Amino acid sequence: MTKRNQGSGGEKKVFRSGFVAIVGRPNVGKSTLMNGLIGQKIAIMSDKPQTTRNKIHGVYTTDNMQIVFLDTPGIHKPNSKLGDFMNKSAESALSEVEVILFLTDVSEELGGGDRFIIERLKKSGTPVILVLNKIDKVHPEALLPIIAKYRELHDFAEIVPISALQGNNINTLVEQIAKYLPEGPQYYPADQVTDHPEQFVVAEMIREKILHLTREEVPHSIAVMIEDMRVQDNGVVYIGAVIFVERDSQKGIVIGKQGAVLKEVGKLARHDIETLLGSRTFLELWVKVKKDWRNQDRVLKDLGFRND
Ligand SMILES: Nc1nc2c(ncn2[C@@H]2O[C@H](COP(=O)(O)OP(=O)(O)OP(=O)(O)O)[C@@H](O)[C@H]2O)c(=O)[nH]1
Repeated sequence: MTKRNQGSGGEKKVFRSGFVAIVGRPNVGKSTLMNGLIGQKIAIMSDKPQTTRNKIHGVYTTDNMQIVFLDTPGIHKPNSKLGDFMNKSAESALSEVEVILFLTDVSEELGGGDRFIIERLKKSGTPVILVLNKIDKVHPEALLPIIAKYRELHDFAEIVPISALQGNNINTLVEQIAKYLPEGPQYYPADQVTDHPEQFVVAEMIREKILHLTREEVPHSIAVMIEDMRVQDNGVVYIGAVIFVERDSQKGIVIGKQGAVLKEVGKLARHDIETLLGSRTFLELWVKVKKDWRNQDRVLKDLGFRND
């Protein structure tokens, strides 16, 4: 539990967070929904070529929740060896997110593409919210028979009709997603712009494991800096990260007896990171003492904090 979760009266306010996969055929309106939800505030969608299979599509943050939307592109293309591999990786991601948004276009017939995706979603065992988009294009009475058709194919956790373009019913969708989010940390700063959204989340995942495993023996002021993150020739994502603490005693706690704590941090964090990235990961961690790192401008900048 972080300090920001503490209400002014001392009562504990619950902060919820989690990962939500967005799936759907091309053109159903995934990007339009992201823009409507997140707008220009957090332009985290990088134009750089994708280095990992699961891309962060957008991050939605309010005072009491953060939703990290993942794009899982592998799910749509079954016809090659690479496709198979991508599918496996998408499937493992789908089974570990809190909830899946399955977006469809109500002005299009339910087709083979949708059925294919629904079969994959079933295998994941994860709750699926059916999002019927583009309701502005059909008569309201047409919705009920469409819903009935989808219901025959899967027992959806929720069904939410929206118009991503006109912004109709988007709040209801967020409320429905929130029902499935566990209590969790704010992975990503609320109002920052970056080309490296994954690095923020990876750093926060590592930090979260340290706080959890050391049971509050180290202060929340510890920081994690991702020094290197790249895809190696063998397809494994290499991540080198430094954990900054303020005192030698804290260094001892984070490393643990014969490195046991740090090893466990690495193991647990790697599991989450592999789900996030959809790739096998090699994680290397160092612990460094940096007195007063919070007061040093340059370090702050390296850690991704900005004053502007
Ligand atoms: N009428 C209407 N059009 C919509 C709505 N949502 C999206 N569109 C339009 O549908 C088209 C495709 O939308 P995108 O958001 O690019 O779809 P996408 O799913 O991200 O597409 P891919 O990137 O190809 O997967 C665009 O022309 C949008 O303006 C909606 O609610 N109503």
